[in-house]
Amino acid sequence: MPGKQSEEEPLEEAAAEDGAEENLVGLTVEEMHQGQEAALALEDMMALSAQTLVHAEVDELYQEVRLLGQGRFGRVLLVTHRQKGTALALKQLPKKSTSLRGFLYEFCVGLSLGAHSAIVAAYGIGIESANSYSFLTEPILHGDLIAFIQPKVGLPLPAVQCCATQLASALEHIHSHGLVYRDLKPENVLVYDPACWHVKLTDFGHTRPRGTLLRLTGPPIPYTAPELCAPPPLPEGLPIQPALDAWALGVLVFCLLTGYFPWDQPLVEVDPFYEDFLIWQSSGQPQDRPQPWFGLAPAADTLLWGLLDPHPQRRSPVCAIKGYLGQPWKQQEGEAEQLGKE
Ligand SMILES: Nc1ncnc2c1ncn2[C@@H]1O[C@H](COP(=O)(O)OP(=O)(O)OP(=O)(O)O)[C@@H](O)[C@H]1O
Repeated sequence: MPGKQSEEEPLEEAAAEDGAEENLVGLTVEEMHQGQEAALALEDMMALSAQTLVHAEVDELYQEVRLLGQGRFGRVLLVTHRQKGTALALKQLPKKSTSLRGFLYEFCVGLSLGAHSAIVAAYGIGIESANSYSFLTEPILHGDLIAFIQPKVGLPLPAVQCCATQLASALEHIHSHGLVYRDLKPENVLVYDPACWHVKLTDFGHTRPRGTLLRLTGPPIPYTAPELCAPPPLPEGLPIQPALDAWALGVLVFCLLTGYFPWDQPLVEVDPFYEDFLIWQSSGQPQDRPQPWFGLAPAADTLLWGLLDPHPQRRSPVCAIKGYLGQPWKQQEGEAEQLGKE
């Protein structure tokens, strides 16, 4: 979705109010500067991109081939360049629901990330038409990951480990640019090949500089980290951290492994599945293992407990995935039943 600036507060206000040198509501001075530098770099890129927008109707330049996907805010078309014939994905955002600033923000975040094998490549072409804004990226023709996750089954283990590795690497890359992705879910993971060996992250409309103050504006979903569901530490909101993405990665890996969500919302006294998970995490007893977690191997338990730690400061970073590759993440046939009887 395109950037919505109105819900967000600049970080300097939080720093001034708090007055602390070392730790600004969970954010170190260094982390705060990293976020501020990312925000300034994006502002510069947006100002330059605004001057180089192509003013044309899309069909003057590109031939529409078919619809690739439809989001809440825009649609993505497979197009070919009218002169060269090159196939491209064109994301089109209607002006009635997207401001120029929101469009430039999403366009420039994609561009600022540069080349990464697990991030959809952005081409530096932005188009302003009478009723829409558009930008171009590489097309990925096997759709998004949601269609590949078999309900109650998930994905084959080698594919889960491939997807997890690539997504962790993409998120690490985004974090190294001082940004937090904030929208990890299967619909934003595009699949390059039918076996799901190669995936790419797309849709940077929710990506924000580290430390941006944010409040939850709608009901939480399974991927929403619990610190965002709690009352914010500052009136303007929570300073966002890469730990939000680590939580979402943990939930996504669980979905890929099992074909279930671990819970609907990470809210105690509202969601019994989340409550059961917390009980199991604090007791560590096999008899407390919640039903959706049957079938996972010890390596997956440890990995997911780390990524799904309710305390953001204790939560494992996304790169923790690397320490668990090549190990079994699911029990073999029969082992799962045994574990349930323990
Ligand atoms: N480069 C691409 N190649 C192929 N398909 C794509 C590409 N980019 C997006 N899509 C498809 O289009 C869908 C919508 O795209 P996108 O998520 O960018 O839109 P959105 O309006 O921002 O969505 P959301 O409702 O999640 O905010 C994706 O789920 C995907 O299926």
